[in-house]
Amino acid sequence: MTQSIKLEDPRLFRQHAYIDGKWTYGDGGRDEAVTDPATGEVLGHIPLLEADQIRGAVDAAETAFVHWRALRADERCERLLAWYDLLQAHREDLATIMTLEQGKPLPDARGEVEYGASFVRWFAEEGKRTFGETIPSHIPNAALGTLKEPVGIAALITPWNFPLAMITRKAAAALAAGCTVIVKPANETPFSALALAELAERAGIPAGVFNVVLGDPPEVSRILCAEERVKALSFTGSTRVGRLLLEQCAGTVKRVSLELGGNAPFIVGPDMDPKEAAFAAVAAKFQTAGQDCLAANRILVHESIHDEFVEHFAERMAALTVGNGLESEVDLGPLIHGQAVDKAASIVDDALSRGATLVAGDQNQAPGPNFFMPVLLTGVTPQMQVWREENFAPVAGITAYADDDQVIEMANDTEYGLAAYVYTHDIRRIWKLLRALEFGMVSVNSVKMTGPPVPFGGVKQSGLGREGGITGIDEYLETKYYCLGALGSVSGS
Ligand SMILES: NC(=O)c1ccc[n+]([C@@H]2O[C@H](COP(=O)([O-])OP(=O)(O)OC[C@H]3O[C@@H](n4cnc5c(N)ncnc54)[C@H](O)[C@@H]3O)[C@@H](O)[C@H]2O)c1
Ligand SMILES: N[C@@H](CC=O)C(=O)O
Repeated sequence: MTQSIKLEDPRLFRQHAYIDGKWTYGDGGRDEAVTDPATGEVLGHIPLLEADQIRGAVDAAETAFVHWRALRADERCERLLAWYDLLQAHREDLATIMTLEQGKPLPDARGEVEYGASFVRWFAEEGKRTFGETIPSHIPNAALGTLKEPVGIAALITPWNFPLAMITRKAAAALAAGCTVIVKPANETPFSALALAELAERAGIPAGVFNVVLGDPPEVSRILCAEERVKALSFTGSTRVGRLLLEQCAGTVKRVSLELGGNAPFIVGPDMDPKEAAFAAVAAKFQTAGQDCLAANRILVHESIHDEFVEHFAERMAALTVGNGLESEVDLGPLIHGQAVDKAASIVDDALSRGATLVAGDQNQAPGPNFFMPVLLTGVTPQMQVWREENFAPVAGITAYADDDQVIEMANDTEYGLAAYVYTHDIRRIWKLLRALEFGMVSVNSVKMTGPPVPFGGVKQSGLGREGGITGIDEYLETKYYCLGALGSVSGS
């Protein structure tokens, strides 16, 4: 049965791809159902495009690039600000679409719309500051400098856990730089991307500048990666798929930006109030039901406060409500699909078989097949999957440590390097950990760390490049050096 979706503006719910300013069916007649993970009901269908249609999107982006790059930066800024205003005006509908397709609680979905829109405003302004340099010349009678130019068409491939913000953080930067984009959202959450396209059109972003393609993910990605005319690939998703796409881009030597998985340590120092730290750890672990690249995956607590910390953590965790994200008072929605539930269960089983203790988490209480009740494990060790893998589920694992050197070694014992949390008020310990932790982002005494002004990204196998901040736009810019020679006598050359 198809669930009826009630929106203030029903035109925001689109079930077609968006290419060259047109809503498009699949030429081969293939389509795919999109379901609400909370209820299993079908929300709608998306077309699976054929290879020629994906290439058609590249044609459209190529043609549109000529005019879009030629606009002045302030003209592109105005269109992006109009898009921002529309995202704000339709916040409630966008949040409803997101909760239906992704499952996150409505207040979190509203927060993501706000968060996603904030990147559009940020990059609208940053586009006006893509300054080149003047270079003191070593060549007689010459003037040297650099210009910043858009790289060209950018393919943006995004995940289902943040269906809107992961697109705007890329697209706004690319569009502000003067690039045109082809977005391939996750098939689980296409409707947020299509609503973004509808609003981009209303904002006066010309046909071909912002395209959304849908299809079989490996097929679509392979075409976009192999296309010589696509100059940049920006991918957010798992490290496994990121590696694959990096290889696929080698043939055309593309600019590649990767925002991949995380396995964040959450370190609690001996000086911390165990209750305060435990409450913060619960907030850092269970956002988006644990399906967050920043989720506190490995909670490392000084042995002197470990037991008290565990008690407070369990108490706070027990107060979390699991249910349909459309209902009020829900803290955790469903996982995205049945495989995610199976993976969570197998990670818990693996930990228990290797000696972890189950403190809380009874799956008999789950309100539906895609739901997973929060789990607390203690005695977690580096041999367990819950330590080694990004569990992407509401499964919290706690480990005790003895001193700073040991916790640094434990925290860095992962192929991932996205984000780390440190909770302590000891300034020497803070500085030592900050310098020693092999992560792209370290947040001290704060669960919240993201937002438009910050350079978001990881080291090691968590990615390449940074999004947001004053450098995020550089992922979509080339530096062109110029030498103006034979100028006659140039003062200062
Ligand atoms: N670092 C960050 O900023 C960040 C942000 C959000 C999510 N993530 C990561 O994303 C992952 C969860 O998202 P996911 O499950 O959607 O990731 P995923 O890698 O499975 O999918 C991401 C995108 O790639 C596509 N895809 C899937 N398989 C593919 C294949 N074989 N070939 C080509 N494309 C393919 C998907 O359709 C989707 O659009 C987690 O690892 C999470 O940490 C990272
Ligand atoms: N919370 C992250 C998304 C990771 O999954 C962000 O802010 O980008």
